This record gives sequence, structure tokens and C-alpha cells, in this order.
Amino acid sequence: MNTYRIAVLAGDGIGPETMAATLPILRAAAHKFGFHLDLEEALVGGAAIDATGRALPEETLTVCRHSQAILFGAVGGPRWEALPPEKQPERAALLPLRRTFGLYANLRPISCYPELLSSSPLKTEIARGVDLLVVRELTGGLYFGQPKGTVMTDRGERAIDTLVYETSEIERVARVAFEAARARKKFVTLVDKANVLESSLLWRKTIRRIAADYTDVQLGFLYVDNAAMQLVRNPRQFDVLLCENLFGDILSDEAAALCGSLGMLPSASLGKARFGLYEPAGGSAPDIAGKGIANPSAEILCAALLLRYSLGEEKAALAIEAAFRATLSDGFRTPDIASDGAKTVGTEAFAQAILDRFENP
Ligand SMILES: NC(=O)c1ccc[n+]([C@@H]2O[C@H](COP(=O)([O-])OP(=O)(O)OC[C@H]3O[C@@H](n4cnc5c(N)ncnc54)[C@H](O)[C@@H]3O)[C@@H](O)[C@H]2O)c1
Ligand SMILES: CC(C)[C@H](C(=O)O)[C@@H](O)C(=O)O
Ligand SMILES: [Mg+2]
Repeated sequence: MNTYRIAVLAGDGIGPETMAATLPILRAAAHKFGFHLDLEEALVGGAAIDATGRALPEETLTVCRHSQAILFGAVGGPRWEALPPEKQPERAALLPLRRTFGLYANLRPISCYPELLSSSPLKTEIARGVDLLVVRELTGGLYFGQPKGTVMTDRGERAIDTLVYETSEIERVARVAFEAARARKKFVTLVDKANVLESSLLWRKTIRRIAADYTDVQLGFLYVDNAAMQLVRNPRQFDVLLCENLFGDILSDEAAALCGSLGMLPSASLGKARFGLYEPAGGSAPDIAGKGIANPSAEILCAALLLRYSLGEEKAALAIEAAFRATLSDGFRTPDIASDGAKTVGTEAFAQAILDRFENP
């Protein structure tokens, strides 16, 4: 029997709630598909700061290093916003995790499910059939570029972030996007700001060269401001959106909302090998944390992506995704996607409905 070790980092806010809802489904998947899962829980983010003084304790890193994948909840929240920026959960835990494990490609799959068309802020005829993948570069750009920081000058404070990319960083994530497009509708759109940014020019040049290896995939270019607008005007035109780090962050939240809720968007952060960090695109949601109403779908779909990409347990991944769809079809909704005539339930009951359909499809 295959045995896999998974680092479980629930974190802050709704993280522990959606994680608690997800683990029984993962355990059921192991039982049903005949593998063993060692789920190793570890502290991260604000919870780790409160317990140990550090957002990413060495013990947590060790658990991650000994695992095949990380299932992540969310980190951050008002409680830790007064800390120096480099000590806050996002910058001291999440970004270092991505960087330490070389997870340069973040896949964010967004589909407008027919059951949820009434939850879209768009007109039904615009939202129907939307199915796109944001491939977000995750370890470069403004998030990590040096120099970074705030210095005092004789005119007051001066804050610096650096947008820098090297050819090799663009090449490797571009290949991920082209490969993904091959298995989809064979259309990659590079989102950039090549009318202003030097780094965008390097993205365009590099993508054009890489595209020669993927002549079966069509390539398009769009400035990011136009892309944000096209996403609400006609999102069906897109297949794979390839973005540098910050543009991908912003556009993926927008795209998630078009299909109902940020609480439904999972993501896979991948590197060269099979190891991955699976993180909902949304955050700790302080406005609803502790109320038992968070949508656990993103976390549960993260578990499915983990099974697919890091463990190669495709059948288990598909079965979780099918149970999730069946739960929507049967009318279950969390408050963020509530609609007339549907059964609005909390985090636990929604996850239980998925588990029931997973066990008895
Ligand atoms: N991966 C992460 O750990 C991650 C990602 C994004 C934001 N954050 C952090 O989370 C904190 C809050 O940030 P924010 O409020 O800007 O963004 P957020 O994503 O936490 O919340 C934005 C909105 O989406 C809603 N939402 C998000 N996930 C939901 C879910 N599963 N179910 C229902 N509704 C959901 C929230 O209630 C809120 O109204 C910040 O500290 C931020 O840095 C962490
Ligand atoms: C919490 C934050 C650092 C993070 C990011 O910007 O990458 C989040 O918004 C995301 O989308 O994963
Ligand atoms: Mg984000």
C-alpha cells in the first residue's frame, strides 16, 4: 500500500475551520482508494507567532521537508497587522514557504458551474461556460525583487519594491502554461504591461521564443488593465491566462468572484518536482472567521489537486471533484453562494454533504 506524508498547515482565521472540514474527506479518499495518508499537522502564521514567536517555526519547515506535499489553510489577520511587516504571517511564512520549496508556478483553475450561475455578479449569458486557468508566476516579481524596504531620506520616507524578472524565471512558468493549455483549449494569453514595463518586454520576448515549441497552442497578448476589463465583459474568450506574480494575484480574485465566490478557488503551487503547496486563493477571511460559515470548497478542491499533482492519485482527485459537483447539484450552498431555493448550510454541513456523496456516489 502506498503511504504518503502530508504536512497540514491550517493557520489562521477560517483556515482551521476549512481544514477541519477537509481532512475527513482526505481520510475517506485514502480508505476508498487504498493508500495510506500520514497527516502531520504543524503551526504556521499568526497561530505559530502566538505559540512560538515565529510565523514559520523550524519544526514546521522540518515537517514540510519530510512530506510529499503541503495542504495549507490561510494566514494573517488584524491581530498581527501591528507587527513589523517582515514578521507578519504573509511575509514571514507564506512567501518563504513558496520560495524555500521553489514553487514558481501557481495554478488557479476557475469554472463557472451551471449550478452557480445565479451567484455570479455577471449576467448569466456572460458567466455561462467560463472555464479558465490562471497560471501565476509565484516566486519572482515585486514580491521578492531586491532592493525592497523603506529608508529615510531628507525629504521623508522612501519605500521601494523592485519588479525584476530573469529569462529563466519566465521560461519555466511559460512552459507550465503551454503544457496546461495543451490539455485544455490550446490558447495562452500573456497578461502584461508591455507598454510601460521593461520586465513585461522580457516576458513577451521570452514567451514568443518558447511558443515555437508549442505550435499547436495559440498565443495572445493583453495589457493587464484591458485583461481586467475583458474578464468582466467576456470571460469566455480566455483559456490559460499567464501572469507575472502581482497581476495573477489580482486577476485570480476577480475571476473567482465572477464564478460565485473566492471561497471556491483552490490553487496548486508547483516547482520542478512533484512536491507542491496547495493553498486556497482566498485568505483568512477575518469578517467571517469563527462563525462556522466559511465555504470549505477551495480547501477541499485543494486536497483534490494535491492528490492529482503531488501523489498521482487521479481517481481519488476526480472522485472528490465529482462529490463536490453533486453537492452543488443537490442544492447545498454556503452563505457566500446562497440563492433562492437552495439549502444554505454552514462549513461543516457542506463538507459533510460532500463526504456523503463521496462515500455513496
Ligand atoms: N493564502 C493566504 O494565506 C492568504 C490569501 C489571501 C489573503 N490572506 C490574508 O488574509 C487576511 C484577510 O485578507 P482579505 O480580507 O483581504 O482577503 P480574504 O480572501 O481573506 O477575504 C476577502 C473576502 O472574501 C471572503 N472569503 C474568502 N474566503 C472565503 C471562504 N472560504 N468562504 C466564504 N467567503 C470567503 C471573505 O469573507 C471576505 O469578504 C489578510 O491578513 C491577508 O493578508 C492570506
Ligand atoms: C497573502 C498574500 C501574500 C497572497 C499573495 O499575494 O500571494 C494571497 O493574496 C494569495 O493570493 O495567495
Ligand atoms: Mg491573493
